[in-house]
Amino acid sequence: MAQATTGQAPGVRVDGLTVVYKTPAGELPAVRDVSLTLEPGSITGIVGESGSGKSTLALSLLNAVQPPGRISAGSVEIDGLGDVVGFEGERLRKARGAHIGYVFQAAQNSLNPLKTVGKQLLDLGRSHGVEDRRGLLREAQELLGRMGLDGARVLDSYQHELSGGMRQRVGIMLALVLNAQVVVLDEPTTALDMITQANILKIVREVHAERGLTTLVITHDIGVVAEVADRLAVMYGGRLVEQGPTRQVLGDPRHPYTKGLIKAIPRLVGDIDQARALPGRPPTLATVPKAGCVFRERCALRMDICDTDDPAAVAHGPRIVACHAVKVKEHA
Ligand SMILES: Nc1ncnc2c1ncn2[C@@H]1O[C@H](COP(=O)(O)OP(=O)(O)OP(=O)(O)O)[C@@H](O)[C@H]1O
Repeated sequence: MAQATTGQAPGVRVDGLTVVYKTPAGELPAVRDVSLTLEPGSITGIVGESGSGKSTLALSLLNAVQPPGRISAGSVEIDGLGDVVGFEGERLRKARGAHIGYVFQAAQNSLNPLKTVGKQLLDLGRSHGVEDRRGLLREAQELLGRMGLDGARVLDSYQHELSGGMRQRVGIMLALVLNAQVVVLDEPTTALDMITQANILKIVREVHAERGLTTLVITHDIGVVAEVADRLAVMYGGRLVEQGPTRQVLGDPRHPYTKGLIKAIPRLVGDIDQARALPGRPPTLATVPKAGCVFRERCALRMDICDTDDPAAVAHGPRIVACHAVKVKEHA
């Protein structure tokens, strides 16, 4: 597992974060009262089914939630920068890129099809007031080379001339080239074949360690976080239901949702016949319960209190679990 090589990386503290989207039924929370610490120099993974609020949480780290969404409560403190929730205009634009790099979903085309990668790099540099264009190109080439690509060729290429895995590496380069020390990767390997996926994860680990970054990886694929993350946070219906060191969470899951997610993966249990899909479907903004536990509809351990009271996130050593049933068991 990756370890930071420098003590320089900033930590990030998300506290009581709530993000709402305006819908015909009013403003509904996609992320509700989420608290999460990204330790300096660590890789944290956030895992959860589609619609659980992962991307919304990731965008909040850059204060980049777009209307009809907005951050309605909470803070995102980044060491050396402050609470980015209060940032706007030029200050916010500068923070993005220079402090926090964001790598878009591998499935998404975040590159401009009409400009070469090099031209886009120079645009990025210009928008951040970088005067040393040669230095910027050199740094980009070095990063691309580091990731096994011919830097000069890639900078001369258009998006359509690059494979999915190459584009994803270009995305990582663009997120890091301005020396961002906090990096958010949203589904970095979705839509890539298995070999390319493994390659990208190796690169993420190596670049993270070499540059002493603080990294957040968002994914619906537990296999991805098992590969790279030091800490793991499990998200469901806009809530973080379990957090802890990756090995502990995967080896001894406490929350019934985490247990269900792990059982549903053939790769991790080894025998494909033993994989059991979690019954039911995750909630949408409109169907997520307004009171009580968000997971109760699919939970085998459901009790009366789950219908009325939202379980608090309780720390059990390095683990944090939000479940009434786990609380009962711990205190039995
Ligand atoms: N612009 C928007 N307007 C209204 N609702 C939205 C908007 N963007 C996201 N949502 C809703 O917010 C919830 C969380 O979405 P989000 O994309 O953060 O989840 P996710 O876990 O990242 O899902 P995925 O893995 O599919 O990207 C979902 O119910 C989604 O439908």
